[in-house]
Amino acid sequence: RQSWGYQDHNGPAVWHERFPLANGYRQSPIAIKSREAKYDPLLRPLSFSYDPTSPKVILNCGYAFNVEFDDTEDRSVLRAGPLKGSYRLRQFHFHWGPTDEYGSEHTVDGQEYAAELHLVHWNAEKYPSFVDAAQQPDGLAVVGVLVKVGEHNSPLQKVTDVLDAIKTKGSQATFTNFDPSSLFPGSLDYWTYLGSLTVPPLLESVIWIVLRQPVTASSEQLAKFRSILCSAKSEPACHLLSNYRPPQPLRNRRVRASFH
Ligand SMILES: COc1cccc(N2C=Cc3cc(S(N)(=O)=O)sc3S2(=O)=O)c1
Ligand SMILES: [Zn+2]
Repeated sequence: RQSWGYQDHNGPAVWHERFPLANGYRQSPIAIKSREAKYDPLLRPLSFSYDPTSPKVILNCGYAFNVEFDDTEDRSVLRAGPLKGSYRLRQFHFHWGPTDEYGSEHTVDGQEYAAELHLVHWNAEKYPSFVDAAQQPDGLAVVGVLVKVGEHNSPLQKVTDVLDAIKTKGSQATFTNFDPSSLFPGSLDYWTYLGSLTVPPLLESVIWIVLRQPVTASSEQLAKFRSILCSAKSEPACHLLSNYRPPQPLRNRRVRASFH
């Protein structure tokens, strides 16, 4: 069976054919309109504690590359912000486009960014497994960091340097001794809203936390993302030039801001 992807025949415009949640009421990403976000004084600052030895592998899953963490205990967790309890870091990955002009999933006041980092956490306090949490309205918390083209990003180089080792879909390499908070911007101001996975099965189980301040990456680093293949070793090569889902209808949702 042809699985989903980001090309015309299997991309976001046709995901609804096999994943009906695509037309759901709390889909992600969204176009954030900063003037319509309401400051909420009850929102607390984000509190994260990431163990740099908890990342284990980096793998090419054909639609992105994921740095996967040991989430069998509370080693890397996110707390506070809009969250109740602590959420365990499971993986991080990026979305990007065919040029430096666009490729982020969330947009801000109509501005598209070159890429977007997602750190996926799950509510291990409340749910027995990730897959269970992924089925619950408060099961997942994803921190989104917007990436604009500009200065070289030296923590990111640790990730881009290993992409040649995971060129083809299904390949993986050891990846550890890395603190993902090194990829955060200086300010942890954020917008938050209730949404979904932005990839099939598009489950509506994500509390989204999108940081207001983008980080930069150089054009060469962004080009490195586009060098990985969505094809397996045995298949004709196809470069993963784009893997972002465009913004989805806000419907009956409010975006809250942690800042004035
Ligand atoms: C059963 O839930 C499933 C099933 C299959 C895959 C995944 N995942 C892989 C990708 C992925 C992408 C996410 S994004 N772009 O919304 O941040 S979240 C996420 S995942 O949950 O780690 C989860
Ligand atoms: Zn993502």
